[in-house]
Amino acid sequence: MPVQSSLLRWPAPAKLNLCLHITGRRPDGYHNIQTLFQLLNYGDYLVFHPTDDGLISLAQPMLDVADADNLVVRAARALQQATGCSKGATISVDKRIPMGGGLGGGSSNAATTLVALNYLWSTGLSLPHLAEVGLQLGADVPVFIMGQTAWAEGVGERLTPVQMPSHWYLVVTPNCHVSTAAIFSNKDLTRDTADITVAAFLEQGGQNDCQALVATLYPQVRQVIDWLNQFGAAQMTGTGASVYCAFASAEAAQAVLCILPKRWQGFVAQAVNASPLHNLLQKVDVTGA
Ligand SMILES: C[C@](O)(CO)[C@H](O)COP(=O)(O)OP(=O)(O)OC[C@H]1O[C@@H](n2ccc(N)nc2=O)[C@H](O)[C@@H]1O
Ligand SMILES: Nc1ncnc2c1ncn2[C@@H]1O[C@H](COP(=O)(O)OP(=O)(O)OP(=O)(O)O)[C@@H](O)[C@H]1O
Repeated sequence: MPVQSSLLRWPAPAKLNLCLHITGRRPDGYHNIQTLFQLLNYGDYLVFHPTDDGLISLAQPMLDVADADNLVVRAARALQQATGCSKGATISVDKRIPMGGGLGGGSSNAATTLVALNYLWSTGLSLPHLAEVGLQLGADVPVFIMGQTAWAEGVGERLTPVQMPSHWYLVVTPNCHVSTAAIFSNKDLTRDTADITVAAFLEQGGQNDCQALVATLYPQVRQVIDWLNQFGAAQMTGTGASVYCAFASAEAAQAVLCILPKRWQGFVAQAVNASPLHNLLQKVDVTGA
């Protein structure tokens, strides 16, 4: 039996940057990057109650973010603007992704809002068109809209889907917040990494060009890297503060999570090639929920 769409929990998965190469600065202040966006089967969940009054509201405010600045609200308004739609929505967010952790939580929430409301409001935009709308909200939004683990170039919007192994990751977030804008504008950031091909990345791997700088500015990030390096090759995601390490099984990752120092938070997740959001979208498209 089809599930009523207002009861659906729409996933907003987290991502890891399996490398983050900064290859140059652009005239608009943004940076050209090369990164492997690895989607995870762990994330936030959003519930949408469509309305006819055109108002966009959150069922509960989010800690530290004014409603008008919330990427969920901004995404819903961007869709209204792009389509002229006069419908509204009340939106609940079950937040599980640490905020400001380099895990793309805000961007993923924005992407899920665009994809879900495009369906619930019947506004009919294609995924590439939604990705264009999403790019105005953040460089990480398009990959979540397209819904496939991908090699990314440009500011992160030029995407080439890549099939990656289903490793298990332990992701650890120290109790500090790293501003993406502050790291990208720091004079000591490495910005001249040479372009590589996706084939070269798949063969040799890559580094995170923000990691050395962030580890110097935030001793807690350095401590997490050193601690996780006991169990494998630890790497930071995005501009931090989260750090991850790959494991061959869920059990191996859980065993390390069990001994994680109490001052840090962590979760275990599996790498996925297709977004859980798109798995749901396929189901609702078939059942017409
Ligand atoms: C570093 C990554 O986390 C890698 O996944 C992302 O590229 C950041 O993506 P995001 O959080 O969606 O970033 P945005 O909200 O678009 O940008 C935040 C700030 O970071 C800087 N920024 C971001 C992305 C980029 N390619 N170059 C930049 O210089 C800009 O100063 C911008 O004002
Ligand atoms: N719905 C939202 N969820 C999380 N953060 C939000 C949201 N809306 C706005 N924000 C703001 O965006 C900032 C960055 O949040 P986010 O969790 O996306 O960081 P991030 O994981 O470091 O992102 P990225 O890896 O894309 O740089 C937060 O500190 C918060 O102020």
